[in-house]
Amino acid sequence: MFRMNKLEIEKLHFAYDKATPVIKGINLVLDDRKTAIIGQNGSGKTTFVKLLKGLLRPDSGRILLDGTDLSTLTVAQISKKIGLVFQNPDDQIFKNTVLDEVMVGPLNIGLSLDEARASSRTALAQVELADVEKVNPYDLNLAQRKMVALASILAMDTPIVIFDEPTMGQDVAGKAIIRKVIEDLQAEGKAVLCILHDMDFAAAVFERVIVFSQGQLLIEGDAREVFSKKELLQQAYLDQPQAMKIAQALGIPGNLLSVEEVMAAINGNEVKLP
Ligand SMILES: Nc1ncnc2c1ncn2[C@@H]1O[C@H](COP(=O)(O)OP(=O)(O)OP(=O)(O)O)[C@@H](O)[C@H]1O
Repeated sequence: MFRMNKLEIEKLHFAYDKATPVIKGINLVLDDRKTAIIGQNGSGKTTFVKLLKGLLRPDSGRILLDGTDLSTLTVAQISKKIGLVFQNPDDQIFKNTVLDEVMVGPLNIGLSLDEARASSRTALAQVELADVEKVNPYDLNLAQRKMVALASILAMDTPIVIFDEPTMGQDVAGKAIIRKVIEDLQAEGKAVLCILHDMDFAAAVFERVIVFSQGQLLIEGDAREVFSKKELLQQAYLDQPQAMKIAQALGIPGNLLSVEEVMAAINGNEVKLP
C-alpha cells in the first residue's frame, strides 16, 4: 500500500499558560526525509511533537496528517499512523515483563495476540533485547529501558515514527543500534522525525535539520547547509558538529558532516596534515 506519511503544520500556536506562548506560529511540511529537530533546552521541541501526536491540542493553526486535520481524528486513529518514543521511558513503561510491555502498543491498535507477540519479538530483536523478554523492565538499566520503550513503538509499525532524544544516555553501541533502526525505518518507506541534542549524531544520520529557537522555526533545510550556518546556530545556542569544525579548521572545503567524510578527504589527499 502506498503511504504518504505527510504532516503539514500551519500557523501553529500553543501555550500551557496563556501568558507564556511556547509554540509561536510554526509553518512546516514534514516528509519522508530523515529529519532532526534541534534547539536549545526549552525551545519547544517536545511540546511540538506532542502536538503532532495529538497529545496536546493547538490553540490556533492546524496540523494535517496526509491531508486530514488531526483535530478530526481520534487518539486511536492517530496511534495507527504516528508513534512517539518519549524522552523518559518511565513515562511509557507499565508492565511486568519486557515482552508484555512491548505488546501494549500493538494490542491497543487492534493486532491479535499472536500478531502483537510476533511484531514485538521482531522489534526487541532490532534493539538487541531479544534475550530479556521475560525480565521486568525495571530490572534493566535506563539505557535498556529506553530501548524497550523504542521497541514498543517499533512494534506498532506506524508509518511515521517520532523520537524524543533517543541517543541521550546511550553508549556507542546503543547509538549504533538506534542509527540502524532509523535507517531501517527509512528503508521501509517510513517518515522519521527525531529531537536531538547530539549534533554529531544529527549530522551523521539525518538528511534534513530543523532548528527551533524560542518556539519558532529559525532555519530548516539540508543538514549540510544548516550545519554550515555557524552564526545562526550560535544565535540559537547550538554548536556545529565536531567533524565540521575540524574540517573547517583544517581548511577542508565542502562543509563535511562526519568523521568518515573528513577521513575520506584526508585519505584522498584533498588536505595535507601539518
Ligand atoms: N506540562 C507543562 N506545563 C507547563 N509548562 C511546560 C510544560 N511542559 C513544558 N513546559 C514549558 O514549555 C517550554 C518548552 O518546553 P519543551 O519541553 O517543549 O522544550 P524542549 O525544547 O523540548 O526542551 P528540552 O530540550 O529541555 O526537552 C519550557 O519553558 C517548559 O518549561
